[in-house]
Amino acid sequence: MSSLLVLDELSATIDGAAIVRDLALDVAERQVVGLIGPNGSGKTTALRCVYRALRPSGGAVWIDGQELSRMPLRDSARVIAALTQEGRADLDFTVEEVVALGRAPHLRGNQALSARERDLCHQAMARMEVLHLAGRGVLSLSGGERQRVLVARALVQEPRLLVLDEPTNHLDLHHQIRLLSMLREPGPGVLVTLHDLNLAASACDRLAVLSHGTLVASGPPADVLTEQLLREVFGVEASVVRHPLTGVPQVLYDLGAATTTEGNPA
Ligand SMILES: Nc1ncnc2c1ncn2[C@@H]1O[C@H](COP(=O)(O)OP(=O)(O)OP(=O)(O)O)[C@@H](O)[C@H]1O
Repeated sequence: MSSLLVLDELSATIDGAAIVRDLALDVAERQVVGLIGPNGSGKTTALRCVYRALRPSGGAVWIDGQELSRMPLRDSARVIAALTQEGRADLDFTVEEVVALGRAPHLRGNQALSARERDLCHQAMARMEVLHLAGRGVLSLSGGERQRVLVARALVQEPRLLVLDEPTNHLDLHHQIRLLSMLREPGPGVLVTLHDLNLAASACDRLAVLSHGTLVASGPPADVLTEQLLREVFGVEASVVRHPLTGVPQVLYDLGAATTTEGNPA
């Protein structure tokens, strides 16, 4: 499989502090890669380097054989769509308008959407079950409704790579599962951060684990999600079992057995 995204020894520094160190990670065409790790381990920071909100302090990001920092922003926006945790727009656009904004990197000036593009927006809203909200102002939406609108906007961008930072935030169980099962369908490559390890194991072809800014494990979920890793990296005592239908690893937690990660070496 050819690599769509390559993080080549990527490092990121914020205010002099090394937040991500020498991260090496690939996402192949149509592959779903989950970036997991405890709070503050550097997941969002790594993703910000990919969607160009942060300039790496070392290493490089390659997309489709081109070094990202050498690409015009407009070109990379045609290839990479991101659902971020950054501050949300305060302008009260309608849902329909926000979704249509996803086409911006493909349009010139004030060019109107073509019939195909309008259809694309319609389909994305239907997929994310927000069609009934099309005329509503986004500021009036619930957190989960808004999240689904932003995913629809990312989809209409028709990216080669989807970067999703905690896409299940605010979503109820139905919409979490609907979104993640959609990622399993043939489509763009996906780099996604998730806190729910069971959903991550079900949705992702590969998992990469960050701890204190460093990659500590990567591979198929069955290789990565071990009881030892959960103990050492996440500070939880848990049992890992196979899902009876799909065979993917699933984590069973024991609430009485949380340990601490504070003393773990960086
Ligand atoms: N702008 C900033 N200024 C100072 N520190 C920052 C800044 N952005 C991130 N950090 C720090 O970098 C570390 C990594 O943050 P990051 O958001 O990448 O972690 P994360 O793995 O996504 O965490 P979470 O699971 O909590 O979302 C944290 O300790 C955070 O406090």
